[in-house]
Amino acid sequence: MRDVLLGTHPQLRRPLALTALTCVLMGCCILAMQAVAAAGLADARPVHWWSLASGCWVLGCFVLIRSGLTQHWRDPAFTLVQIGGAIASNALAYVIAGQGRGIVPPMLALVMIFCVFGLTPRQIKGLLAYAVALYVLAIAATQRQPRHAPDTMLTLVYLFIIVMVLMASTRLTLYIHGMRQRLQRQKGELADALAQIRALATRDELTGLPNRRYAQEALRLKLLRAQRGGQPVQLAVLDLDFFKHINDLHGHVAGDQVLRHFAATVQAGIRAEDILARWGGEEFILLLDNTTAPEAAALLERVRQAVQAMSVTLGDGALLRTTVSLGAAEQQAGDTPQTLFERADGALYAAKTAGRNRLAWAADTAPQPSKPAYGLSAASPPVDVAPAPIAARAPR
Ligand SMILES: Nc1nc2c(ncn2[C@@H]2O[C@H](COP(=O)(O)OP(=O)(O)OP(=O)(O)O)[C@@H](O)[C@H]2O)c(=O)[nH]1
Repeated sequence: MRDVLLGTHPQLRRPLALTALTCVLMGCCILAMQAVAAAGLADARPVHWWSLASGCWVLGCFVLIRSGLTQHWRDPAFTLVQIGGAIASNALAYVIAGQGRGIVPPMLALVMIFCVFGLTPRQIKGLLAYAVALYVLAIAATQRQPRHAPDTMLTLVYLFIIVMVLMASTRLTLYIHGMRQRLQRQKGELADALAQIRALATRDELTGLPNRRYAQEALRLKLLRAQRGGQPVQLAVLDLDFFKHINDLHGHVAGDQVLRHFAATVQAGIRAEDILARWGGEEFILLLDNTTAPEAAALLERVRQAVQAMSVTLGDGALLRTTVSLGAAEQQAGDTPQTLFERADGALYAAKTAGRNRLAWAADTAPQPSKPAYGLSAASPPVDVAPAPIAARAPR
């Protein structure tokens, strides 16, 4: 029943719930007015017409929203119009309620509760002025009635109560509106803080790359996916050569600059779905899925060459060059993140001991004929132990 009334469109749920509640409250007001007429306190004929018009108004609003026609309006519940109509209906009830007028102020209080939902402070204040004007007109109309005209004292009491109801409900509505705004702002700030914490927990501050924690989780998930039928994962460990010398010769700031430059260079040479992460210090990992070992070998070789070609201009104008050694392994059946990493790390050790600035594959996964322990890539340069990174003056 609830689903039939409120519909299934999430955007309409709130306006429909609000209008359904207005229908219930208007139903209560209609019953109260009918009771007043039945007790002979008011003329029955205008009360019946008023009941019919008020009932049609709220049901019409409900049907309009439920039909989805208002779905793309700025306020699908057209709250201002609904409340404006309810206030007009209430002021009319005051005119026709005869001796039963005393029920009108509580009915008005019920209507005003809805100002809380979705109205801006300006709209709320405008509604207050509109309501006061309507009640002044209603009170003036009652004075002209031949029957049921209240005496002046009673009229003043009604006016006082109505103004009090309007003022109190406006004050309360503005207060709740302010509270909702504050809550909304705090919710936004909390979401921002959470996003920042999440970024801090998974990003390396220096290079902006995913950090080790993120990489470990990504590796675990990618291995799981591959075990469920995907292509095996290729994992490479990248380690800058003689990085300690850069720090020793040029200082940590220069070292940091090289790390950032290196990260950007490698990132620029890989696909968006590949994951380059900082594992720690000057060591990085590169996770490639949906890639065969020969494809990975070609990509890693391009990365090696890009790093070799890269130069970093230091603050004093000096040009700094460096190289990288890479160890790679392809996922094997039964591999865990630990075993796959160990094999890639073993291959990296082989690349380092073979002279650095080269790519080596773990022997069991080497994409081309490999050596017994670790297969050095055919594309690797001749063994040539590079000394400290070359630092040269930038040409002026
Ligand atoms: N500037 C800077 N240096 C770092 C950072 N993290 C680690 N290091 C330095 O990286 C250096 C790593 O040195 P080693 O492990 O000896 O490696 P290496 O000098 O690159 O030698 P090989 O790997 O054998 O070629 C150390 O001097 C660390 O202090 C960092 O965030 N910034």
